[in-house]
Amino acid sequence: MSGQVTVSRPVESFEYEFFDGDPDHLMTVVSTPDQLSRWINPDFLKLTHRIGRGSFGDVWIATHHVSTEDYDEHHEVAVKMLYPIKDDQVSAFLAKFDDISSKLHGIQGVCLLHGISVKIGKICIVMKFYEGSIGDKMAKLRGGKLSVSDVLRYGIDLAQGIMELHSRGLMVLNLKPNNFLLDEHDRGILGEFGIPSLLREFQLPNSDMVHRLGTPNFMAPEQWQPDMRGPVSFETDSWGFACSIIEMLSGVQPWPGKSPDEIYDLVVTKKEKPIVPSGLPPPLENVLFGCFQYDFRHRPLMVDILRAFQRCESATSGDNAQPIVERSNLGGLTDWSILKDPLYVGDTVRSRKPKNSSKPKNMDIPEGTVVGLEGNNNQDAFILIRVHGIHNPLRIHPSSLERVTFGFAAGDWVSLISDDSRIGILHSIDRDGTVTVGFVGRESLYEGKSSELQMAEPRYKGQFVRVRNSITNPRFGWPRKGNGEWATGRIQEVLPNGCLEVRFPGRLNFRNGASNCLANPAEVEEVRFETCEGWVRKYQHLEDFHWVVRPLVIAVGLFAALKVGFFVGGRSRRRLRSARNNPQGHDGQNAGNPAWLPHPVANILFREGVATR
Ligand SMILES: Nc1ncnc2c1ncn2[C@@H]1O[C@H](COP(=O)(O)OP(=O)(O)OP(=O)(O)O)[C@@H](O)[C@H]1O
Repeated sequence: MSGQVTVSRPVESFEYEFFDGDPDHLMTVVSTPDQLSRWINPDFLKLTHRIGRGSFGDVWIATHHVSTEDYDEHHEVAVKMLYPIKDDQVSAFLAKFDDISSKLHGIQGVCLLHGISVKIGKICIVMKFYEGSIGDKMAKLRGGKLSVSDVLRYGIDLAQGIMELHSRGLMVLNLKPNNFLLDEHDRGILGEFGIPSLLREFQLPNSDMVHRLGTPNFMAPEQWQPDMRGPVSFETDSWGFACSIIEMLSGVQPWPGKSPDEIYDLVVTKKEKPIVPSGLPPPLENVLFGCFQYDFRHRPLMVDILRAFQRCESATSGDNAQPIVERSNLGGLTDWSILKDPLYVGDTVRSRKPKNSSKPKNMDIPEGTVVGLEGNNNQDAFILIRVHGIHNPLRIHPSSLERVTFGFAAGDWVSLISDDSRIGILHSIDRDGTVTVGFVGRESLYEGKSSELQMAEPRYKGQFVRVRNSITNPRFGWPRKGNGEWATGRIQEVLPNGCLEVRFPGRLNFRNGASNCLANPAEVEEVRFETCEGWVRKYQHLEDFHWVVRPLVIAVGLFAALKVGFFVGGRSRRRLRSARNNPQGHDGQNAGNPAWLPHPVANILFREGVATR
């Protein structure tokens, strides 16, 4: 294509504008662009017209003039022109991009990057110009949706591209049909390589712009506030991928017509999930449901998604075609977290801690060694465990076991030895002791060694907690009681970074009706009925169980007082009468000993398990 610009697809279908900006102008801050391996001189890049506008910038068609001693060529390219970042941060951005683009080198399923440039003060990512996107293709179809076989075929291409990115430590965080490009062989190519996280640490000059880590309709719960509800992980892309598949199958984006705030409320606060269309092949349906688990640790990885797509494709194509069954029975949904850490002979294992329990007691197997595997390390496999004191190995399903390495198992509560105010949850431990940990305040998983960690006090759903007295300014705020003491709340959810979602059932109204708040696990302590000192404290803790306790106690107290009043009044009148009749006589009876707790309160306690009958 020498010296010629060829437009390989009709551009009439796109909204476009001609580039009439400032003559190409290199920002002064880019002092040494030649140090960048992918720098493109802006003089050799001519923007022609805009074909797309998204959350992170515009996409332009452009020509790239490549000139050497031997040849002089003009290539048609696509340019992603990012929304401006602060001038003094451009150099840092370019360096970061250079690092990422070197990681992308040689990846097949991801769009080919030519380089980077800066025009009219905006960063331009220059890439191969493809045939268009899956989003464009859908827009031209009746109903805006693709056939299941096309979705499976493209899904396989894209999952492979995403896996390649993941294998190099990169997350996409912006998966959607508009970012799925099509090449000349109608293969799905990933048109995004992590721009949201690339931009994340740079400030936007316009404070009105919201720095989101993705596109709202496709964002996983942890993606909205990754330092509070995160971190983001490879499984964050599983959510976005499943949202894209749903749009490709149904022609409708998840959460249609909702504003970002409404989507946040649905996905993050109310924990709702996008609707999976019915009538899909069971492996596809199963894996899509798995992608919408609130806690990303229970979602499938891209490799699991790829396998499910491949199974469906081979079942629905060619001579072996099988009918797509009606809604499958998904009673036994796959626990994807088990597949992520297969066990091997020689591993030390113990019974898996019950979810949300602090107590490892009642363990069937406190410690054993894997001596054999039956099956192929999949969901149907069984593991043979040698346990000290038992002659024959035990045959156990891997879902009830967890691997213990250097004393740690995934899911343990840990803190850093160097800083025990950082309490988090262990996500993984390799056999060589390499660990990943989720900590509040970090947007990605902490990576380190098990020797840096120590066990921390676990927190679990249902536990009552209160901010420690030594903390004056809790990270996420916390309500106080009328007497100025910290209120006590109940843990409703433990997020993957250990952040606690706490409810205050003892308070009728907190912050205009919202009775939830987040808490840093390092800032709270447990409150238990047995350890509350004195009856006053014990009673105060009872009030934490339900806001109705206090009014009930008051009502029953008043009722009892009235009854006692009537009783005493009646007796006094009788005594007066009898005194009048018998001025020498005495009444030696007591007024009785009413139970100190009213019935409704006692019932609440029995229900909550605080008291026993
Ligand atoms: N490399 C490319 N080759 C051809 N067309 C492209 C290329 N990259 C993007 N496009 C076109 O631009 C459209 C919009 O892309 P863009 O990435 O700006 O939109 P978006 O995905 O909605 O936004 P964002 O990625 O910023 O959230 C795509 O649907 C596609 O038509």
